[in-house]
Amino acid sequence: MLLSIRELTSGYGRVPVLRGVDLDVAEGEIVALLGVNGAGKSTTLRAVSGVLPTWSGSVSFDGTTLGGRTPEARARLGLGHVPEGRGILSSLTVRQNLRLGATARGRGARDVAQDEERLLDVFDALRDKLAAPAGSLSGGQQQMLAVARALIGRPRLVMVDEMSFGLAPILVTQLLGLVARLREESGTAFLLIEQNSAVLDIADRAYVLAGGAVRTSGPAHELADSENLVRAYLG
Ligand SMILES: Nc1ncnc2c1ncn2[C@@H]1O[C@H](COP(=O)(O)OP(=O)(O)OP(=O)(O)O)[C@@H](O)[C@H]1O
Repeated sequence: MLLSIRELTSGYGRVPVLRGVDLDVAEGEIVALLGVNGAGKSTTLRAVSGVLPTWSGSVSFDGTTLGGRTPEARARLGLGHVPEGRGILSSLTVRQNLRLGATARGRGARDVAQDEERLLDVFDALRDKLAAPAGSLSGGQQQMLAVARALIGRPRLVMVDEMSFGLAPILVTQLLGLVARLREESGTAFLLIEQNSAVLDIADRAYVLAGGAVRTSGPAHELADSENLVRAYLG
């Protein structure tokens, strides 16, 4: 298993949020993590990326236990994270933003140029905008930039926090298509946090989180067919 989360508890200060989360992502798999506002989805990603500490339980990545490692060390192991709000620096250019992803992973200039070319083939809306300030991009383009940046350095797993947030349905469909294509072409695994059930169209499996624990999980198409579930746990 690429990512294994077992009985994970974590929270903010002394306030517990995660109350024993169990979740797996296999090599090359697209996994959706669903749940309403406040369910603990972002907190799960923060605990996996190392922004929040593991209180108890374990997180392992490709057999390596992550507890106690810094976010930078986790990124070097091949774990990418697109945080809530995208983390785009609006006064820097699109290219500078892309290259920030490389610095985090200690990639050489030549590898970075290759990665960049490969990603611009997929996110071709960004190609003409490389010299433009990232703040001038549309919401959909900024989201593409955030995802592309996390993919520089060829991480094995990228976790994306609410990729569809604030985007028109047609853009959501387009972005999900690009993620599916990236997985196809490069074998990158994705853990996608969503409140939007459209993610089930491209996910292999899905988990539903509520109150800081997994309530149900299964093949994405089975969850998509369960109308009650979608109504109860999604916006
Ligand atoms: N920085 C923080 N400090 C303190 N409490 C927080 C912080 N961030 C989130 N929480 C609390 O943790 C709980 C879970 O929040 P989390 O952001 O993980 O939920 P979520 O499922 O990602 O939903 P959302 O879509 O609102 O981000 C909520 O009760 C929230 O108030």
